[in-house]
Amino acid sequence: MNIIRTVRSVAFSSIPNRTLSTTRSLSTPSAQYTAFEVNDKTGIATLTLNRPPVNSLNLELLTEMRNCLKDAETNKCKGLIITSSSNSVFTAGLDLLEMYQPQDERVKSFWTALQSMWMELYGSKIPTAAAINGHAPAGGCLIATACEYRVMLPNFTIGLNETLIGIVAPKWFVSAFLNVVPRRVAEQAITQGKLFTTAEAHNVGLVDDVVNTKEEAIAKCEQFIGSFKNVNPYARALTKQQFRIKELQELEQQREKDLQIFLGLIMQPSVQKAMGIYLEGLKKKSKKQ
Ligand SMILES: CCCCC/C=C\C/C=C\C/C=C/C(=O)SCCNC(=O)CCNC(=O)[C@H](O)C(C)(C)COP(=O)(O)OP(=O)(O)OC[C@H]1O[C@@H](n2cnc3c(N)ncnc32)[C@H](O)[C@@H]1OP(=O)(O)O
Repeated sequence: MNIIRTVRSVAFSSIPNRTLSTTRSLSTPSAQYTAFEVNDKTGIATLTLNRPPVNSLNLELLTEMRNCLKDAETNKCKGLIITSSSNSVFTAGLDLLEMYQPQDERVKSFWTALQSMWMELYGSKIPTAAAINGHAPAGGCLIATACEYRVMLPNFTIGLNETLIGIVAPKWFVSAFLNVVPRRVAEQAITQGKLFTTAEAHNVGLVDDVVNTKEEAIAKCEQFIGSFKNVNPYARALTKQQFRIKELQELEQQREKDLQIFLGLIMQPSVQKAMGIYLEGLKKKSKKQ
């Protein structure tokens, strides 16, 4: 892959207890919806989702996320932090327009890219952390739970709300959720399509910490990644793999079947109708604001 390296100075003087540092921006020429930077001092990479207005995950954004993750691993970064350029939305989850009245080849590529992105993030060798600085419904929650650590800003929402749209959270969405939330809480919440407030999410373990600003959230993620500084990275990666291999193998072996189930479900006229009504509701709400 053709990686452009630019060196960009970032003054951290406004942030207390931090020495001046630099970040390298590594970005592919085609990067449109993401910013990817590596802090030269800490070796930690930050992937910022930047697809206004709500960072909905379309094929291109998913592909860029995969490229960033690959860059972070190839460049032997100490860890990866995922955050958003928006002040109110981490990501609104999957781009509903990819699934509503879709084109056959595009929707297949879209779902396949989502599967790959999730497997690569969930199984990443390097420590991963989500600085959730906005709402994180459905696919947003999927990204957060694929990471090893989550910190969230107050008064936002997170959860798997698929049933409210008339769709179903696939098993692999649920499996990562179950890593952090007790089974009983998860079953009730996911069947109800419940979105947890930040405080509720913290209470059930869906997020590890709550802080007031994005800067504090990034610092918490850095602290989490830094906690592995005396741990052998190879031993760490293999240990992480032991915890996550079952879900990864399950999806890898069932990829084609998972795709066919997804297509079968979203192409049902009743599901298309429900999605259309949901989208219409979002648009009406957006116009009122
Ligand atoms: C066993 C069998 C298993 C088979 C599995 C099969 C199928 C499962 C398939 C998929 C799983 C699905 C996962 C998903 O992620 S679906 C997406 C779920 N996301 C949501 O429900 C969030 C919807 N959005 C919101 O609630 C709000 O937008 C927000 C995130 C809270 C932000 O609110 P805000 O007020 O800031 O923004 P607006 O609501 O005004 O939105 C602005 C603008 O964006 C459009 N938009 C919002 N979300 C999406 C989205 N997810 N996709 C596409 N577009 C979105 C919204 O319509 C507005 O558009 P406009 O043109 O009016 O400006």
